[in-house]
Amino acid sequence: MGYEGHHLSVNPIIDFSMSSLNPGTPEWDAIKSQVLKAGEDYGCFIALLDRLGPEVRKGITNELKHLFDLPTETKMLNLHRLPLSGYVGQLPIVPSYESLGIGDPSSLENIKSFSDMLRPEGRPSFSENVELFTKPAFELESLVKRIVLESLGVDKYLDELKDSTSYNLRVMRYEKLQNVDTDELGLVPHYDKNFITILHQLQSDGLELETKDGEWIKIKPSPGSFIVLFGESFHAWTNGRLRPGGHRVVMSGDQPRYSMGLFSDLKEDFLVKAPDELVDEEHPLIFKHFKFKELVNILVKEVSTIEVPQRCNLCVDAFRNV
Ligand SMILES: O=C(O)CCC(=O)C(=O)O
Ligand SMILES: [Fe+2]
Repeated sequence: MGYEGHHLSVNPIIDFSMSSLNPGTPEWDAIKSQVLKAGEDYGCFIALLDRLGPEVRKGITNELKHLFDLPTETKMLNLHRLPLSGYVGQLPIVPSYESLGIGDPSSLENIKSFSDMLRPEGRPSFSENVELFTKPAFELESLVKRIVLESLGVDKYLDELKDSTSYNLRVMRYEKLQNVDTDELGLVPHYDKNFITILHQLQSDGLELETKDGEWIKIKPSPGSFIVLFGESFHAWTNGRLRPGGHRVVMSGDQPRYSMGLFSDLKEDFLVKAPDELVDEEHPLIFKHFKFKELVNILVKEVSTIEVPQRCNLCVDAFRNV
């Protein structure tokens, strides 16, 4: 099976590497309009940040190899209060995909206790390496959220959103099931259900972003690039101003693929609802309010009943204000 992906010249790449990115400066304003445009057109973009050198990426990859090589029964100890947020594996809809989740990774203690639970003998290099990703990812997530809210003129909700966020760090491994020469769908086309995901692909490529016209753009891994995806909850909260970023993973070659992502999800009691400022005659309310968990439950139903790899639906459609 072939999966056509193109390298378009209009790739949404935004340079965040300049040292003086301060609100009110011309650089800040330029980034603001690029982020909003990418959000409206793609629901995602690639952020260039000179933060992860080749040695760091090698170190992180080794840690992920060690982790995923643990027996499945051990990995299954990784539980989370929400479904699909702890260990995920052996799902017929994504048979080559496996992932683990670390709740609230802003605390180094949480990363350590995740690691110690799976490896009671201890593995200090795990949290040291993982933090090299989470630090810049947290900074970027907070910057992007601020930029989006400022651009839409609703930055007064920034603190409320910050307080309502629950972070989950996910690490992923994909192992091809078929032969070396065939491209294989590692993760079916989908939208993330949350607000913002900050992804990083380690050695192998495979991530593809969907354009408005339904074309796929292949994203090459690079030391300094983080992929920023807007999820269905953010799409609804912005009353449709931001698209949800469609994406998938296509694997080629015979090596396992490793990636990781910081997912900014929503706390249990938070009602996702567009602020009044974003609703008017020209922009009627698209979605009724819902809780993040309700979207996750719709997804769970879908992934546990579908027996073959196929596209996931836009779960937030269930809350359309018709
Ligand atoms: O592995 C990747 O690059 C993408 C992962 C992803 O899309 C997800 O976990 O939702
Ligand atoms: Fe995703």
